[in-house]
Amino acid sequence: MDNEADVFYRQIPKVELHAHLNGSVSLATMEKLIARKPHLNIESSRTAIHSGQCRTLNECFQVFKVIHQLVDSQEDILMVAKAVIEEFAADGVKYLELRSTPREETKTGLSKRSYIETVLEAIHQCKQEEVDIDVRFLVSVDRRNGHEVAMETVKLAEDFMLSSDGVVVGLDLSGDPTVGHGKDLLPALQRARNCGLKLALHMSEVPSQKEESELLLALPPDRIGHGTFLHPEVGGSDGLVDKVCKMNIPLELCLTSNVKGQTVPSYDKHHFQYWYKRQHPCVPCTDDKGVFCTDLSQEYHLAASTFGLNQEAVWALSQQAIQCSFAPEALKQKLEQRWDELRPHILH
Ligand SMILES: CC(C)=CCNc1ncnc2c1ncn2[C@@H]1O[C@H](COP(=O)(O)O)[C@@H](O)[C@H]1O
Ligand SMILES: [Zn+2]
Repeated sequence: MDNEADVFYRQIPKVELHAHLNGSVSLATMEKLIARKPHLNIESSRTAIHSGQCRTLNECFQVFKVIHQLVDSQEDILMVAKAVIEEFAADGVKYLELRSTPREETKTGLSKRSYIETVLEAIHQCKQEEVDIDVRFLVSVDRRNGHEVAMETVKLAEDFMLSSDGVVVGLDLSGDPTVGHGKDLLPALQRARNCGLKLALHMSEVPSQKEESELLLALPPDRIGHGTFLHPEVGGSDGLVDKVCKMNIPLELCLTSNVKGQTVPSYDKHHFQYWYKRQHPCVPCTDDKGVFCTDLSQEYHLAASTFGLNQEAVWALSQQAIQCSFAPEALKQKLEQRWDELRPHILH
C-alpha cells in the first residue's frame, strides 16, 4: 500500500465497534506477556496469523486459548487493556467499543467481577491520561458455556451498567459459532435487552445457522457481528435479509478476520459488497487486530481498494459508524462535531 493513501486512512477519524480485548493484543504487548511467563514456553508466532496465512476457524479459536494462558491476572488485564486502547487511539480511533468475556482464574485470584473492574480501571486510567479516545465496554457471553453462565454474565453486566457511569453499555454474544445453539441463550439475551443493555450479536458467522439467526433476529439485536451467511447467495434467505433491512440493524464487518478465518474465500467476495450496495449501514471493524495482524486504518483501506470507494465514500463510511454506536446522544453529537471540524483538513 502506498504511503500517501496510508496517511489518509490513518488520519481519518474512526469508530471501532467490534474489538475483542484478548484478540486485540499487539505483538509488542504479547512479547511482554511472554517474558513475564517464560515457564509457559509460548512463542509469539502462536498468538497471531500473519499475512498470507489462513487458518480454519477451529485453529483460530485455538489461538485464543494460548492468549488466555498469557493473560490470566488483573495485572495482565490492566496492561493489555491500556495498551489496546492506546493503540486504537494512535490509529486514529476516536470512539471504541471494547468487548471481553469475563473469566475467573483461581490460581491468580481473578474473579469475573474483578476481571470487569480491571478493564474499567484501564479505561479510567486512559481517560485520566488524556488518551484521545472515548471508550465503552460490552460484556461478552461465550456461547460455548451455555445458559447458566450466560445468565450469570448478564446479571454481572446489568450490575456494571448501573455502577460504571455509563461505560458498560451492552452485551456481546460471541465464541466458536460451531459450538452451542443460540436458542438456549435466548432467555439470558432477552433479560439483557429488557434491562437496557444493548445487544451486539455474532450471527451467521458460519453457514447453517439460519434457524438460529431467525431466533436471534426476533429479539432483535441492536447490531450484528459478521452476518456472513445471511443473504440467499450463500445459503441464507431473503426473509433474513428483509428483516435486517426493515429493522435497519447495522452490520459490523471484519474483512481480514473473515478472509484469514476462511469463512470468506477472498476480499473481493466479502459480503461488504452485498450490503453496501443496498445502502445498509455497514461498519468496518477489526474483530481481533492482534490475532489477524491488522488495524482499523488497514480495514478501511482494504474496503476502499477492494470495492472502489473514493475518499468521500470512505469518510461517509466512518461518519456513519457514529450513529451505529451505543454511545449516548450527547457523545454522538460531540463525535459528529469532531468529524465536521476535521473534514476540511483531511478531505481535499
Ligand atoms: C476464529 C476467528 C475467525 C475469529 C473471529 N471471529 C470470532 N467469532 C466469535 N468469537 C470470537 C471471534 N473472535 C474472538 N472471539 C471471542 O473473543 C474471545 C477473545 O477475546 P476475550 O477473551 O473475550 O477478550 C474468544 O475466546 C472468542 O470467544
Ligand atoms: Zn468477533
